[in-house]
Amino acid sequence: MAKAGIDEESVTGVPPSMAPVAHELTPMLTQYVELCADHEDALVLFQVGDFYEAFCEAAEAVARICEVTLTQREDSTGEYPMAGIPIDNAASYLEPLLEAGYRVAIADQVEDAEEATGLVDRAVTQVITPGTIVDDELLDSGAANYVAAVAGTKPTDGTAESRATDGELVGLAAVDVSTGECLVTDGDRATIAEELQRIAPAELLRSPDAPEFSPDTAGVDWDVNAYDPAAFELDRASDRLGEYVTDPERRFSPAQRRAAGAVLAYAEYTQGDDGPLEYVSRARRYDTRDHLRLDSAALRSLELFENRGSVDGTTLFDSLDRTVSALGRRRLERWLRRPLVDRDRIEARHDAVAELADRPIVREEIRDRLAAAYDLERLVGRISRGRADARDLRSLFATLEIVPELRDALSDGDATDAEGDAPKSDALEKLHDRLDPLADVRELIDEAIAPDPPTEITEGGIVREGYDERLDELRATERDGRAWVADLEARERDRTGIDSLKVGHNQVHGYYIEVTDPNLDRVPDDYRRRQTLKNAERFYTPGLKRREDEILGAAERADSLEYELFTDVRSSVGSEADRIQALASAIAELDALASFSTVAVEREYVRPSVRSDGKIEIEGGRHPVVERTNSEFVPNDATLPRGSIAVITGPNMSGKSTYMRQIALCVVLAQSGSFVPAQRARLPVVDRVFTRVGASDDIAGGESTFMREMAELTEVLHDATPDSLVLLDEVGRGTATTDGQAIARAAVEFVHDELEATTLFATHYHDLTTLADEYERVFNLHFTATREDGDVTFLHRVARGPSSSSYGVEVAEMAGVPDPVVQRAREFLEATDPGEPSRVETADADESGQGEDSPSSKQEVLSTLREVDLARTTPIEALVTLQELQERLDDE
Ligand SMILES: Nc1ncnc2c1ncn2[C@@H]1O[C@H](COP(=O)(O)OP(=O)(O)OP(=O)(O)O)[C@@H](O)[C@H]1O
Repeated sequence: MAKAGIDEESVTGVPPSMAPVAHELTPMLTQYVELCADHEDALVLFQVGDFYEAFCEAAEAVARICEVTLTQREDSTGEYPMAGIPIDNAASYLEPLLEAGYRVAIADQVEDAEEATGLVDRAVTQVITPGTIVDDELLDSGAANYVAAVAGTKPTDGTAESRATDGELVGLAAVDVSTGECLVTDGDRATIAEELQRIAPAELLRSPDAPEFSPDTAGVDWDVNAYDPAAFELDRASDRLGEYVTDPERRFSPAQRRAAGAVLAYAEYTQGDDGPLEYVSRARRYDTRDHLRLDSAALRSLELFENRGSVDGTTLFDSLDRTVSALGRRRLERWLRRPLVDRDRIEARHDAVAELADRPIVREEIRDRLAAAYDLERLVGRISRGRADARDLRSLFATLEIVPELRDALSDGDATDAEGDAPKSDALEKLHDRLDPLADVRELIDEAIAPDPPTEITEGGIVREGYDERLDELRATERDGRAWVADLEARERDRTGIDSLKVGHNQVHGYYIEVTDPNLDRVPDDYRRRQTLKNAERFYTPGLKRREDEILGAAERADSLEYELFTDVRSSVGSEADRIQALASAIAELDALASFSTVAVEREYVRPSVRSDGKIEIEGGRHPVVERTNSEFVPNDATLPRGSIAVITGPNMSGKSTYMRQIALCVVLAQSGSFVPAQRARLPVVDRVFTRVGASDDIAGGESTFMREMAELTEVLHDATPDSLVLLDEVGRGTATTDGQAIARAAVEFVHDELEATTLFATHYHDLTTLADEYERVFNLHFTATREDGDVTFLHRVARGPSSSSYGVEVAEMAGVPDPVVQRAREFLEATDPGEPSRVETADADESGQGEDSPSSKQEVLSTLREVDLARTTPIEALVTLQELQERLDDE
């Protein structure tokens, strides 16, 4: 991970200039050298009082990267460069160090400097790496931050078991150390490559035998780091995983265990190696086939999370995100990255969204409450790691306080509800039950922790009065003492008759009684001199001294007792990490669902019905992002039986790409649980969405070569299934027309005959429209435009049949190509295609084209018949169906 042009060898590890004299250094520097040796690949920041210091080459790097002053530290062995960053504000300095590619080991003083005899003990309490950040200031609240590990196919330990079952599998595990989320899966190399793009880890660890994976999506970038190969050994990794889940051998494949064990070991290492991270309690094994797969080309061209520079820079995620909490935002992102393929689960989300959509008051109430929720997942992480302060506990309390309100809002579904008595969906019912108010935890925090505590946890003021008797007593002693002192001035003035006598306090001398020089003769015998000033003397009395010791003793004991009580409370709360995480998960889900329904209501989305015949049917569909910026967006229908191929032609700029993408986006949205931008939609459950965009259309992607286009096409041709949705946008156009056309035609044939995937194919190659005559499931669609007096108006409306003309010349004219050129082009056109002059096409003319290219009506009739569920059909419904079928045949 060498970066930033520094000789990294010396920035991390023992400084070369100190190594030869290590045994002669001062004890403190010796300690530094030892910690450097223990953390060879990290830049060690070493606490000295209020600063984190680095020495030698590391100091130079810190000075330059963090823009702090480079100083010198003298030692009997010489002078060493030194640079420090203030601990108070460490986060802002750590960020550039991480960006420069360093892991940073924080060596804290782990002993009270005042109590230490001799050298203060220091230990590395945390190694900060891009993938394991836990500091809120360094994290993006709306996104998960993962470190991932991949374990290769060749087992390093050569056990029979791993050889027998590993096969071609690559194991992948990812941990978000800030929240405790842990994902584990495996798959072949291509699947894992795709999965990594989706997880987008900040950091990737590779076993020595693992394939290399590099990010191939703009906006996704990870550091590839080497990590102790031994951590990937099967036995060791299994043992490690065994500390987090029961029975890892049974539940996880060897490749999964190797990846998970290694990534957990690394997570522990970065958190100071104090053993298992309690809050990482949910190592979740999943199968990549359990989700709608979107490879990086699809993620990119559908602009789900990353913008290709078009429209106004909005991604689907941005435009759809109406969550009100960080928890919800991360959940929404996860849902869109991993849409479901299980019909019941999809419908359960739709049920919940529907109900929230129907109940504006409930919905708004829920969103109002959720907006006050703190980031529970990260809070519980901090609590379990022992890094939470009293305010964090109070934030947890505040979040728990809204839970009963959320439960109330959700159970407001009775007939007495002002909004009617729509049945409560199962999904909401379940969420309601999962919203555990954690009353015990809440009470504990409320009883123990002061309402508005300071962030410092060692200086008192954090534990509530009444929580602990001993503490209350100490506090009473302290209070009484201070009251006694407060009254002392008046008493002593009385006793001595010195009106100017003052009682005060300072850090060095403690309490004193001050008498000005002219009054010194009236000072009583029991006054002891403490300090002489210019015009006055300061005294104490044995009584005052006794009180002072009492006050100080009580205060000190109270502070340390408070600290003890606080850490006890923190660990009891930490021991409920599982329940808190379960609650966090329910809150996250509720927020994401509320966001879906808010969008559904505000933008008039409909609930899609999920069907099993594989047919896509959308009426009045819109593009969820484009419609937001284009006030005259024209809705379009789509009817795509399973396995059909629509060849889409039409002029440039007529809306072909937008149309294809809006269909894919509807599918992605529906399977994520959202409603869809349409008037009516019936959608199948799709296993994968592929989108391939012809080379020169994807300039923003950077690699717009024909080779890449073909490589991506190859993937589709390998992997698409009859349940896949394939979008091909001008594939083949990156090369000569004849070649491109030939490739495009061959690809369509292959998709039709071999893959049977539902496909939309936009092309400028007019010749491809004849495919519809040759293949049963191929049909033509085109985009229309009108032309009046030579002006072209795009209608952005799709219609059946092939496009009659590409209007390329008109577009050229509109774009300002000089008249003579345009005229000449028209002459050429007429010469080459006398049979079909570029005629004016109207919307009406298009309609006549409908049907002729559609897949045979007989086929449709047969498949409809097959679909009818006789067990659930009433006689009337049967009659209606029969009538419809007859009509369809008559039409033909
Ligand atoms: N249904 C629609 N209603 C209104 N405007 C639309 C619609 N569809 C697309 N547009 C607008 O038309 C423009 C061109 O759309 P699109 O890129 O989809 O065309 P295209 O046919 O794929 O073009 P090309 O063949 O040049 O790639 C875009 O700016 C888009 O905003």
